[in-house]
Amino acid sequence: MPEAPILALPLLEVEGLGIHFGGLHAVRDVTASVPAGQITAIIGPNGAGKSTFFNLISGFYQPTSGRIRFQGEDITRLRTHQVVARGIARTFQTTTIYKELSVLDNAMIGHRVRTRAGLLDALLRTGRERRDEEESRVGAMRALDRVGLAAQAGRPAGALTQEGQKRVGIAMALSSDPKLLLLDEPAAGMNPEETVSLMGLIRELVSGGLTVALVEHKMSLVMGLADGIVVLHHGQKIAQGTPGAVSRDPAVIEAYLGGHAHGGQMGQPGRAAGETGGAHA
Ligand SMILES: Nc1ncnc2c1ncn2[C@@H]1O[C@H](COP(=O)(O)OP(=O)(O)OP(=O)(O)O)[C@@H](O)[C@H]1O
Repeated sequence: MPEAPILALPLLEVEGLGIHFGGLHAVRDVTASVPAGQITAIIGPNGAGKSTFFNLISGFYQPTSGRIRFQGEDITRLRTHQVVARGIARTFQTTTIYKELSVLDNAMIGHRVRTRAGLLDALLRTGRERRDEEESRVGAMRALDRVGLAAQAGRPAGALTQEGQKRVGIAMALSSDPKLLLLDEPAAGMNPEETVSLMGLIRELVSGGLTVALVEHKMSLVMGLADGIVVLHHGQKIAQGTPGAVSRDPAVIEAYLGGHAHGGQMGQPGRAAGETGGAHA
């Protein structure tokens, strides 16, 4: 049966995007899009270029070729804080929360990236700095509310469960009120129950109007959550489509089975999707 076409307009578009480190093309000539109001998963075997792709979109790396457009605007050469100000925020693969600080302080740090006061303002406690601090507090509380942590705002972040700490990381990104949230391996280190709960949170955020792109190895999460999937392999895009279409794509199956025939976290996309047809035989 043909797959339903993806009709949503692209929020983010990349065209011919690439970066090389010396002779290694970590991302090569990738043209792909992230539709507004949807969940797009970026998958691929280890070293496929997924994190590098996120680093390019979020301005951590400058591409050596290609273009990035966000809401129709060319953001290819913008620096990280300018990208955040346009409405793209990200979380990181490894937890980067400050465990000894309160949950609220962590979320406020996320917000400060967007506020205007510089270091000098902060040191001199100027009026602008005080206004910014208040603004950060309000933005941070709103973000904590969105991830269900408002009641825990005063607790040290390190006292929260693993999943709670993941939510703090997401609140840090949300506090800048992004339109596009990039989640780098959100389910890493989480048990199946926590993973299901996190999937519920991501769905809620998207029903509230957010667009999400995520890099994830756990196929149960990807197949159960994503509206669309982009598959990278050796830095190149080898497929983009619905979970069903991608899991049946011979190039995708080959990419996974080629280097991962003996299992591992990624496994076989089709099987993880619960498909029973003989497409992978
Ligand atoms: N700053 C860098 N300098 C040199 N090489 C890099 C740099 N960043 C990434 N690479 C290389 O680019 C390739 C892609 O790495 P990347 O981390 O993007 O892959 P990935 O798909 O996210 O992998 P994983 O699933 O293992 O996290 C790898 O070969 C990696 O070693």
